[in-house]
Amino acid sequence: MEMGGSSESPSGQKKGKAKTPNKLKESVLKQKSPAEFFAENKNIAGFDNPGKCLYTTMRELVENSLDSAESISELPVVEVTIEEIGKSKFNSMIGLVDRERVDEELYDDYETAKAREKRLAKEARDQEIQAKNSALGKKIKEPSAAKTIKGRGGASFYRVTCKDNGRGMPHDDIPNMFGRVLSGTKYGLKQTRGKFGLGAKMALIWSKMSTGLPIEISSAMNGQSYLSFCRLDIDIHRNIPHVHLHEKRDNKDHWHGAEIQVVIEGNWTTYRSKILHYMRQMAVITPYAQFLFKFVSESSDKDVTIRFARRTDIMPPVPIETKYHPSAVDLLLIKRLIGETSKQNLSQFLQHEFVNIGKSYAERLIGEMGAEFSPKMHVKSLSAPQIVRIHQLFRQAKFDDPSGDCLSPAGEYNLRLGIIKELHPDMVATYSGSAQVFEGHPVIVEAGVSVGGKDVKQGLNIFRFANRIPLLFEQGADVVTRTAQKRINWGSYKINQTQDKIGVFVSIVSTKIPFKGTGKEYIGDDISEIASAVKSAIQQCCVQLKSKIVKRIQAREQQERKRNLSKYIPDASNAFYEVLREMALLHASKKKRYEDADAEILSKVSTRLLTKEVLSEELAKHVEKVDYQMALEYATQTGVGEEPKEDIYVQSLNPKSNFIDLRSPLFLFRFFQ
Ligand SMILES: Nc1ncnc2c1ncn2[C@@H]1O[C@H](COP(=O)(O)OP(=O)(O)OP(=O)(O)O)[C@@H](O)[C@H]1O
Repeated sequence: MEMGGSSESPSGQKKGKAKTPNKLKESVLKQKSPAEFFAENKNIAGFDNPGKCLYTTMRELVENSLDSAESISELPVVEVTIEEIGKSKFNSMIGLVDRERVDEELYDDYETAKAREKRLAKEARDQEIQAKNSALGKKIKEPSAAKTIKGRGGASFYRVTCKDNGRGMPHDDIPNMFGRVLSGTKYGLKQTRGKFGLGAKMALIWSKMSTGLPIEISSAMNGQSYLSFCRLDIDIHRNIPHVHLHEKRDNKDHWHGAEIQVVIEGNWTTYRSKILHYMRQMAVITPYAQFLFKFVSESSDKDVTIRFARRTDIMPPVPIETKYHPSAVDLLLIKRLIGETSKQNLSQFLQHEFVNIGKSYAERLIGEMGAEFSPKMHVKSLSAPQIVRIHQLFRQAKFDDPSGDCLSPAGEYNLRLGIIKELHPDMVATYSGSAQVFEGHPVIVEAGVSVGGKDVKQGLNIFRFANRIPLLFEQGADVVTRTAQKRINWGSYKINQTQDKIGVFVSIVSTKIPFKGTGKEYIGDDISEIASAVKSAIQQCCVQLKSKIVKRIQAREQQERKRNLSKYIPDASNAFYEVLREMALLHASKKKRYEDADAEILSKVSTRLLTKEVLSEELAKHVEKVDYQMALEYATQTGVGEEPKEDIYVQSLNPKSNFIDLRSPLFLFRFFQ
C-alpha cells in the first residue's frame, strides 16, 4: 500500500521511510456498506465490463417485469428499448460542453508518425500476402480491425428502458426498492426469477459509476388513480436512496405496471448477439409473454426492432410461497423464525413454521428433545442450547420430502413449443421429472431433446434455464452442459454425439436455485441431487427418441429394400421378355410345343398382349404388394398402440369466443374451454 502525501502523513515523515505509520494505516478498522461492496466487486453480480453491464442491466429489468406481471397472473407485455446516446448528446444531457482535443499526444489512442508509418507498411504487406493467397485460391483470413486501433476508444452510452404491465410498486416503497442494496420483496420461499434484492440497484450503481445519472421509475398499481414517479440515485457509502424527485401524477389511462429508465455506459457492438439471444430464449421459455425489443442507434441504420408475439395464453400457475423444510434450516434461521412467529407454544411453532410436521409428529419430535421440552412450552422462552437441540434433531430426524406443488415449471408443452420454434427439429421428446430435493428445497427438472433441424450445428446445442431465466454464460462449468457432454451415452440411444444435430433444453425450477454467484449465470456441477435429476431427465427424453429413431431406421431399411427391388425391374422384365419371346418363336414355328397355360402366355407374347412394359408394370405392382404386406406384418408385430401419444393444445384464434371448431365434411367438433 502506498502512503499518502507527506502533508497528510500523521508523523510528517518522508515517503518510503515511514514503516511504522504505514503499518498503522493498514490496520485501521473500516466498514463497508453493501452498496460499496457491490460497487467494488460488481463482476460478481454480472457487471464485468461495459458490454456485459448493458446485457445484465437489460436482463435484470426484464426479469423484474416478468416476475411482476406473473405475480398478478397477468399475461406479461414487456417492452425493452436500448437507445444509443452519442458522446455529444450525452455531454449535452449532463450539461457538459463538447471539447476538441488540444494535446493529441495525451490520448491513449494517439499514434506517433513513426508508429503510423509502421502500421501502414504492415497493412500493405498483409494486403500483398492476401492478394497472393487469393490468386493461389487459398483461404483468406480477415484482418482484425480491432487490433489495429489502439486505445480504449470513446465510451458509448445507452438509455435502457423497460416497461411492463405488472403489479407496480407501492408509492412509498419505491426509493428503498431501487436505492438500497439488498432490499426486495422476493426473499420468501417462493420460485421467482429475482432473489437477492440486488439487480435493479446494480444497474443504478453502474449508472452512477459510469454516467452519474439517476434512475427514473414510473409505476402504478391496479386501480390506482395516480402514477408514482421517482427519480433517485444511491448514496453508496450509506446504502440509502438519494431521492431527487418523488411525486404522484395523474393516471388518466388507468395504467398499471412499471417503467424503469436508466442511462449507463455500455457496448452494444460486443454484446448485441448475447442480448438478442437472451431475448429470443426468454421468448422461448415464456411463450405466454409478449416482448417488444428495440435498439435505437444514433445513425438509424443499425436500428433493430424485434417483436416476439405471444404464442399461447396458457400461463404456468403462479408459484406459491411455501414454508421451510426442517432439513433446510440452520440455527440462525430457527432463531429468526422463533422471533417472527405468531405462535405461542413449541408444538404450534413446529407445525406452523415448517412443512411436513403434523401435530402428532411435532409431539414425537418434542418427546425426543428431552424432558425439559414440552409441547405447551413457550417458544420464545427457549434457551440458546435448547434451540441447538432442535437444530440437531432437525438434521437427524426423518421428514417427508418437500412437495413440488409450490413450484411452477415451464411445462412440457412450453418446452416443446420452444424447441420447435428455435430449432425446427426432425424429432423431439420432452420429459418433466417429479420433484427432487436439494438441501430441503424442492427442485423440478424438465428436459427436451431434439434431433435435426434448421441452422442447428452438429453436436450438442445446449439451452439452459433456471427459474425460467435463460442462462447464457459460463456454459462449460454448468451442470447441464457437463451432464450432456460427459454422462449421457448418446450412442446407446442411436444418437451420434458429434455428427447429429442434437438440441438439449433443460429447465430447472426451485425455491432455491444454487447459482454460483449473484450474477445468476450458471449452476455448478457439484450438487449430486441436481446432476442426477438432470441426467435422468435427459435420459428419459433419449429413451423416447430411441424408439422413434429405431422406427425411422426400420422404415428407411424397408424403403431401401423397395428401392433395391425396383431398381432391378427394367433388367428383370427385359430378361423375362427375351426368354418368353424366344419361347414364343419356337412355339409358333412348332419346333417346340407348349401346352395349356404356357401356350396361352406365349400366344399373348406373339400377339403383343404381353410386352416388356406390361411385365415391368406387373413386377412393380408385385413389389408394392410385398412391401405393403411387410409393413402390415411389422405393424401387427409391434402394435399400433405403441406409437407415443402426444397431447395437442388448441385454442381459439378469436379472443372473444371460448370455443374452437374442428370441421370436416362429415362432422364438426366444438371444444369449449
Ligand atoms: N418492474 C417492477 N415491477 C414491480 N416491482 C418491481 C419491479 N422492478 C423491481 N421491483 C421491486 O423492486 C425489488 C428490488 O428489485 P431488484 O431487481 O433489486 O431485486 P430482486 O428482483 O428482488 O432480486 P435480484 O437481485 O435477484 O434480481 C423487487 O423485489 C420488486 O419488489
